[in-house]
Amino acid sequence: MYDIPFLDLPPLRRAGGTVRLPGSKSISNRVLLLAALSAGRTVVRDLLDSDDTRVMLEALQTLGCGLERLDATTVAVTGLAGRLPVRQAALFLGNAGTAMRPLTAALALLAAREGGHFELRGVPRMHERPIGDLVQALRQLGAGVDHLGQEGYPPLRVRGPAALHLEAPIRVRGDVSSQFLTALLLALPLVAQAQPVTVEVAGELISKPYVEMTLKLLARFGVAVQRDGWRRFTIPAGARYVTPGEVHVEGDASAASYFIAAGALAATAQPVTIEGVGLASIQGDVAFADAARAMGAVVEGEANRLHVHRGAWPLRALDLDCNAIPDAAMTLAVLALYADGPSTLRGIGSWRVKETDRIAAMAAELRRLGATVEEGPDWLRVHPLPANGWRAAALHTYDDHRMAMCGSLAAFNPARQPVRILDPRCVAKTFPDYFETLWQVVEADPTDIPVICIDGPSASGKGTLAAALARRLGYHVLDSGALYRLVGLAAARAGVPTDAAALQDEAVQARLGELARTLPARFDGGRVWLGQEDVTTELRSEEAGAAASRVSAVPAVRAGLLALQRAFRRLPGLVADGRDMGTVIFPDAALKVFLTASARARAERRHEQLRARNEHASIESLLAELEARDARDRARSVAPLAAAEDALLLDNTHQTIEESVEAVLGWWAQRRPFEV
Ligand SMILES: O=C(O)C1=C[C@@H](OP(=O)(O)O)[C@@H](O)[C@H](O)C1
Ligand SMILES: C=C(OP(=O)(O)O)C(=O)O
Repeated sequence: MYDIPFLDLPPLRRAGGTVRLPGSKSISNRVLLLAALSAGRTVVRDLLDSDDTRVMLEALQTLGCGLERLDATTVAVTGLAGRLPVRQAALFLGNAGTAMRPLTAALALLAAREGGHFELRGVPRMHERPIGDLVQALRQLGAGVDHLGQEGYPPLRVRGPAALHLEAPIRVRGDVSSQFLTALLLALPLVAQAQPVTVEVAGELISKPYVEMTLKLLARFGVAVQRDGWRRFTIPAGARYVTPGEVHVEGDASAASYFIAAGALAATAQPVTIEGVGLASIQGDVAFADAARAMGAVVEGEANRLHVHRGAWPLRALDLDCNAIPDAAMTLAVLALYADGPSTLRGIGSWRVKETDRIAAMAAELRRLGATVEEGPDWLRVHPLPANGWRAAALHTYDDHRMAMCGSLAAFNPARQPVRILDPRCVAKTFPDYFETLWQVVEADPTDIPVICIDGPSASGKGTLAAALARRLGYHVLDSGALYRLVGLAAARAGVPTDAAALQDEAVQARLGELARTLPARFDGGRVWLGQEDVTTELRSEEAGAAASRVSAVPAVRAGLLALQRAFRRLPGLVADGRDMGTVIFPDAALKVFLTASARARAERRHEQLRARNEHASIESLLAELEARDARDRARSVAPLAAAEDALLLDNTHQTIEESVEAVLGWWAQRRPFEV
């Protein structure tokens, strides 16, 4: 997950390959609640691990449910069997509609029967998302529900005991959110014992497939709801939740829309294959595939998998009622930028009360990209962007995961403009690793992938600066010094001598070159691997440093490492530290920094580092060594240490690391095309 202020996407050229989707948010939270209300143990597999499911799990735990995490995506839930072991709790439900609405209904009915006092809150935006229609319905039943803030919105208090009136049909409005009806359908089986309970929907029900999903999952837990179209739903008398024992959560169909879109935009050689969701899905958002087909994409489906190719190009404009696919419809708004005429999305009034006002937000951000957009109370019309109309935009995301994921699709623009996604962490609501997953199936031209080079002498703090910059920008990091150390180590392992005399021998040079070319180097979460061996600690030794310095003077070694180093230039970008990053390895880098500090300052830092490791050397001897090393590095015939002509000089003798990072980020900002 990218927990950084912004993430820049280089222009993307191609899509292809296979993605496996995280579990469906809507299924995950329904199944967790159903398992919690049932008796016995339910093992939930392929559960989504995200902010929305985390708040649900925390709430269930607070309520006394037994939860056992078997692995990252498997949780065993021991249900409450319709009881309330905890009678008082304050629950924080983030911005998860699928937690706030169903838990309100379930707790209101349980508290009415058993007594209790519960408060349900969320993030500020959750307190602007309507829940009044559900509260009205629960009050009709006789349940105690109070608004703690603004009437009609969370936070709420539910309290009991209270006498429930279950005889008359309960009316609930269905035209603001289908989650109110879903919440009642999930909660009412708890109290439909002596008599059936009927819910009647007032107003046109929106987002119908989500109610269909609710009914299917209720059936999996033993409750067969009788229905009369979309108007009347009856929970039979004596309803009782029975766990199926084990449930597999499908991949998220709304999340699939971004990858279907990527395929529609740029899968020309091989398809984008999406695993985990397909024709057998119970999620309405798989119908996004039909909308993508209507725009020209080639989508082939199997039960649990989709394959997507680019078909018609440009895409065909669309005029569609999106009421049944409210979440995936946002993806169509971005695809419309690539169409052959204006596209109109209708029936999307519910967008206004979701994570943000999505009609206003989408219109504003597509305009930022250069597009002409018209909007109405429940519709949006997007005009396509000509190739020369695209602007490099920093897209605001409004703490809305879908704004961020949709925004990423603008990176396929034919103008080859990069796209900045502000606050990319918001994807954590439903898809924490969205961007990492995107990199698996998209490609940029290597020259479009930005590189920042940090070159400089020993102990200037290059590694620390490079790592800090990479963290801030979400970029990869290339510690080229470690590669030379690894070659030294690989030589020692292979019995190839690296003393001064041996290095004169052409056969030794050739063997070292070969070792470098085929070096099995791997960097992973701060650890360095040589093949199967974690050599992180060994690499830091003075001995490894000395060997690195010797082998790095061998031209065949430098040539051997060239391709390996360039292969680090991967999406979304790279910070490379070394001595010849800007001069030899990445001459086209977008920013080159030559980092120096006085020899004395560097000797003092090295002294400090050694002391921290309980190793000792005098400052004077370290100073002499550093000066000798500098002279050797500057004088060597291959890739001598020198600042690239277009490098910016940064002397950090009197700077803290934070000051150096800010200085480089300042330069970087000046070189980026985004309008701020
Ligand atoms: O029941 C559900 O799981 C959902 C229903 C839909 O909401 P509305 O019914 O408010 O449109 C959808 O947008 C939301 O992401 C999930
Ligand atoms: C509307 C959404 O979420 P919620 O479940 O919070 O309503 C969404 O995921 O797009």
